[in-house]
Amino acid sequence: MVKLKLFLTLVLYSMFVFSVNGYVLFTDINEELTLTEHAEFAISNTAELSGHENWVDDPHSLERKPNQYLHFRVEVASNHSSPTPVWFNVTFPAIKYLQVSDGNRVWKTGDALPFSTREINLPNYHFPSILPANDSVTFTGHMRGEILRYNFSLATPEKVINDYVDTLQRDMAFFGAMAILTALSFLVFFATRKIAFLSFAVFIFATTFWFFRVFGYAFEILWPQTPELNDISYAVSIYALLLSAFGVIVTVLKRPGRQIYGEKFIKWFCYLLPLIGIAVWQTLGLDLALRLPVLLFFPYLIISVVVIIVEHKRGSDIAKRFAIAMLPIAVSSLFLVIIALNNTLSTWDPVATFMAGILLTCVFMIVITSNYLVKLLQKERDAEKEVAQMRSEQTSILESLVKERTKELERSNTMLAELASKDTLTNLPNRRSVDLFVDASFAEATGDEKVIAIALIDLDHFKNINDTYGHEVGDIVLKKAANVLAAFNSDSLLAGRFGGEEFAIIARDMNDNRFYMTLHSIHNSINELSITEIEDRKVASSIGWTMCTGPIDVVDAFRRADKALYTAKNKGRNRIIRAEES
Ligand SMILES: Nc1nc2c(ncn2[C@@H]2O[C@H](COP(=O)(O)OP(=O)(O)OP(=O)(O)O)[C@@H](O)[C@H]2O)c(=O)[nH]1
Repeated sequence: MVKLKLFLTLVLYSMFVFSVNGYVLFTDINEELTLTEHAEFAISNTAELSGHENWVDDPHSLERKPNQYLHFRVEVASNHSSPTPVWFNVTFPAIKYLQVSDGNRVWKTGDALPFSTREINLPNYHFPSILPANDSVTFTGHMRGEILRYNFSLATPEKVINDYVDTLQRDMAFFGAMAILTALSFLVFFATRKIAFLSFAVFIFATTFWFFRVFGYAFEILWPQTPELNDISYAVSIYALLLSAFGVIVTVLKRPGRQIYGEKFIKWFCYLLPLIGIAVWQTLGLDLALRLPVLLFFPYLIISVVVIIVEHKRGSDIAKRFAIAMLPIAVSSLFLVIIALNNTLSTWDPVATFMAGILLTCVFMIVITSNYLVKLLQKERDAEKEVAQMRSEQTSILESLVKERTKELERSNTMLAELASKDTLTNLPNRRSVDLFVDASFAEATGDEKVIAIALIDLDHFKNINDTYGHEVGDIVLKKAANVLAAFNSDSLLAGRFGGEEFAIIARDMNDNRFYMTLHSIHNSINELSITEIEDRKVASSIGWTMCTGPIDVVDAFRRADKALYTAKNKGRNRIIRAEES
């Protein structure tokens, strides 16, 4: 009895296990039911099943050639009391030919079919079906050609659409951030004319379009009969992504007059990559051409790291900051590659990881760009200040130079005026000054006081001094006599050298008496001169003088004074004679 009970329990248990493994129960209409791991797979050479296929749980264990068909089947049961509309979803597909059936309908689609001929066509395929009340539906189908990735799931249309809205919001935020960063980079490029910002703008633009494949879907809608345009646009954006990434590295790290490490290699690589891509496309096929830049992404990261490290060692300031900014995108790319190569990290959503990396890089880039802009503005302000300071310095230097030059000019003018008005030997006013003083005296005189006194003084026997002691000693005697006369010079009296050893004395505002007294004191002073060079020999002088009554009398007055002087000489020299008395 116990054995029978045990046997029945085992039978029931194995029936339960069988029933659980045979189908998947759809219980929660608010959840998306993943089906990939519940599906069974088989390979055949035809689209139709022969019935002898070997069905397995793991499709990777099957060795399929591209021209063979990969069949799948999965049974979904419902425990709901009413029929439930559902979508059988093949998400994130990269399948050339795909056929799905729910037993009632058959849909044909896939990347290789022209856009307009696809019965189901969305970025992710959704096949509408109905789960009958308390019954099951078996979804079957096959794939053919190049199959890159797929995931089977089941959910109500409401659930899928709600998820799409969430994704769209997330994508729009991402797209907005990228658009802002692209615009910012363009603006900074226009403001600074630094090519690094243009490269960065192109890089962001290429990344965004590669990520969203906007061109691809646009081409599919506009030219549905040429599905290869989708792939070509994808190729252009992914090649542009890699090339612009190199562009960013070269231009950001570039310093004036210096080549960055590996610049030649990078440039050649950038020239050749599109050509290699086209060659691979034409010879080995588009699939390989599309994979080429993806395969090169890893070497690109290594090359970038090497270039950044070397440039940092060479003293580039920007290299370190650039490395920090690019770190999230590098790390997330690395995760993307690891996830793609090894499915064990299934908890990581590759797309979200990569997006997070790009967004973080964008944030870093915005911080670095803003920091750069602030520094640039500060630099400009400092430069402006410096220029203003230099200008004011230059102006003050110029002003002081002008002042100095003006002073020099004034000095030389005064010197010239002095030279023109003074006798170089005796430093007394010269004959020209004597004439000017006479003219000025009459011009300034008012009323009846148009009278000036004129006297001519001549040193006695001066020739003798010259002959006895030499011309130089004669000069000394002349200077000493001139010094005597200079002491009498004032606003109203001018004693100047008239020529040779003859001097003239002009006085205004002075009556005869006072003038005579002045001449007398001059005469005495000359007489009293004691000059060692002539062994203290007495220097005598003869003076003839007169009063000049007006401008028209000037010539005559000088003649009179000269005549009086002559008389003085004749009368034995060393005396003062008034013209009127001679
Ligand atoms: N050392 C010197 N001698 C001068 C200068 N100008 C004129 N003489 C000299 O002055 C002398 C004037 O001589 P004279 O005109 O013959 O008259 P004097 O010897 O003074 O005799 P009297 O006037 O008749 O008393 C000349 O020998 C001139 O060469 C001068 O600037 N320096």
